Amino acid sequence: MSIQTDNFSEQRIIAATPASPNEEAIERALRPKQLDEYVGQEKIRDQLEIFITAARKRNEALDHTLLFGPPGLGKTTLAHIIAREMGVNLRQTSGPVLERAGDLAALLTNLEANDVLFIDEIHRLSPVVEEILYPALEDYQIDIMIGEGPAARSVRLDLQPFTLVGATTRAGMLTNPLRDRFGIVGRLEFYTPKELARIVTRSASLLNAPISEEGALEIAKRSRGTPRIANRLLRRVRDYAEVKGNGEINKTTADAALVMLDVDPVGFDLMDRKLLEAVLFKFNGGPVGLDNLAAAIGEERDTIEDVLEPYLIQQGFLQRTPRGRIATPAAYTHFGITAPRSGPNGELWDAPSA
Ligand SMILES: Nc1ncnc2c1ncn2[C@@H]1O[C@H](COP(=O)(O)OP(=O)(O)OP(=O)(O)O)[C@@H](O)[C@H]1O
Ligand SMILES: [Mg+2]
Repeated sequence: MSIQTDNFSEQRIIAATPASPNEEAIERALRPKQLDEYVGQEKIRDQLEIFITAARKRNEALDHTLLFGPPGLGKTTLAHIIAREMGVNLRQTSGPVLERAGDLAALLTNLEANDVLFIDEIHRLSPVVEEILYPALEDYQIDIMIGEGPAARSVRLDLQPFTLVGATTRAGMLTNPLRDRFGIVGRLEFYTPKELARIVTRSASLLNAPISEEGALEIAKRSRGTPRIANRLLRRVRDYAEVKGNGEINKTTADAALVMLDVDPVGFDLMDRKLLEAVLFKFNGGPVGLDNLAAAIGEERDTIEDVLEPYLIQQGFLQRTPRGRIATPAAYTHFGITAPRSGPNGELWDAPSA
């Protein structure tokens, strides 16, 4: 069995994207269905609780909602919860799938009052489709072309009031007019180990896997702040505990399984280490531009920006500067080497935090 291969997006044990259709099915089963089961993300959860209650009272559609943040933090989950709490249907599509204006028009005209239309990867909508969306969002109307050539004419159709829930890993790539049309904007944050431990414990009970508190925390600490990774590691650790132990997941089995999977104590896997090592050793701590870094580690720019970097930056191992990426003293410490006393731009570093 090969766990780590070069095809990192498919095989990486702590990849933040679902590895296979099979994994997607498991995810669906583990997905919390109500707001009060949704762990963490207090800020957006509190907002939604109020706005959903108010909208329901007035029997109106919830304001259009944009959810953004790194993969695997719970955007799709939250979109489903919104529809459920509103007591309406959810129709789901994604930016790249909506190729023609007619695709979107068909979806919109089929919505019932107050339904949720969930568009994943909304930053990848084509401009023609986006044009149709504006009046739909604003006035619940769309203009569609009927006929062809000189006989073609534009017809205005009324829609039922609805809520667009857009999800993206890249809020920066949304056009301004689109972003301005969302009344509720929620940024999802990485989860704390404590929050992830709650998620792991809940998932373990759904999977009928006995787990101790320390076992859950050990998995949580090494999941890059990401519920999807936590649930995946849980399943691997469960396998390990069943084969090598008596099935119970505790700190010892969790630790041994994670060592076998090459996930280190802070949750970095081979790809994280490869990236940090490249910055430290190939580029002397940086600054290094995204393209050079991508070439050095053989990864796509997008993968580095969306999947690898956000956690390394949030944890203070990497910094994004106008001149490129630089490694922080914590990164040097992680690899057991002494950090230079000043940063790459001659600035004095604060005392290493890790
Ligand atoms: N707040 C949460 N509480 C409990 N479980 C969660 C939470 N958020 C996410 N999960 C779990 O993590 C898994 C991944 O979440 P989800 O698919 O919603 O992520 P996403 O942000 O949509 O990712 P992507 O950007 O790849 O589409 C879900 O199957 C769910 O079980
Ligand atoms: Mg999703």
